[in-house]
Amino acid sequence: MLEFHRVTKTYNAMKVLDDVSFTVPPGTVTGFLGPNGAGKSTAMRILAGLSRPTSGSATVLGRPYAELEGPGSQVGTLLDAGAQHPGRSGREVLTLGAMMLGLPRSRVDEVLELVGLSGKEGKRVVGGYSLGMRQRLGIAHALLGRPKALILDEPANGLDPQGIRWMRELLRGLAGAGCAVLLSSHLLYEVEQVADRIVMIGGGRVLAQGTLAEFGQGRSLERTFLDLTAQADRSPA
Ligand SMILES: Nc1ncnc2c1ncn2[C@@H]1O[C@H](COP(=O)(O)OP(=O)(O)OP(=O)(O)O)[C@@H](O)[C@H]1O
Repeated sequence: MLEFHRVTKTYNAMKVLDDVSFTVPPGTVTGFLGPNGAGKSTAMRILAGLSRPTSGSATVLGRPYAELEGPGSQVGTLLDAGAQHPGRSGREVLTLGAMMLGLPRSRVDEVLELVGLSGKEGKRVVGGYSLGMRQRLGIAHALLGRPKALILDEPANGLDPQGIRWMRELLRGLAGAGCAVLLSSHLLYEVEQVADRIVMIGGGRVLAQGTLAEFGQGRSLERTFLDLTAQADRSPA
């Protein structure tokens, strides 16, 4: 379970998140939607222990990230696919990650296989990777420790149609095995295919949340998204 309880985050007197509460139950994919600048990445960084809330709490499996024992085997994160060292090969990046988590090298081979980067692709330096390959490597890194929760910030960016389908099946499989998956994306059609639940934020506030069926009430997610964000733009802050 991933949980936000009344999280507010202020930067330079600006409320980037304003009293945000929601949960990501185990066994679900929760689509995290919102326009540019809505506060999605800020919320995910707080959950992953990279930033502190000004007030409220964000917890992973019942605890703040900083208090998790062996966080790498509890929660996997993909927050910035461009963050990997460009001079290392994909295999080296994952081998270092596996060493940090105390995992055998065989796990590196497994995740390389899982994300379709085994063989010569894994031996190439990351600086030469396409965006889609960097996303696959980031997902492999997030999965190394077989985490029970995943925080993925726009993992489908740069993936081709086969890659998007692959990721959809991967995330459904992980949720089916009990993982709590939080997935931010601007690809609304894709979110509609993969998510069980939706949380939508705008201007740092939760605009709506619920199951996919409750959320759209028979309308497309895109239509609901456009209506809710337009309403939020019109409401006074
Ligand atoms: N470290 C920071 N210092 C100051 N302001 C910040 C910082 N990080 C984010 N912000 C501001 O917080 C707001 C929300 O940004 P955030 O990146 O969380 O939005 P987002 O929903 O992820 O957007 P996008 O869809 O464009 O990725 C923006 O106005 C951004 O400028």
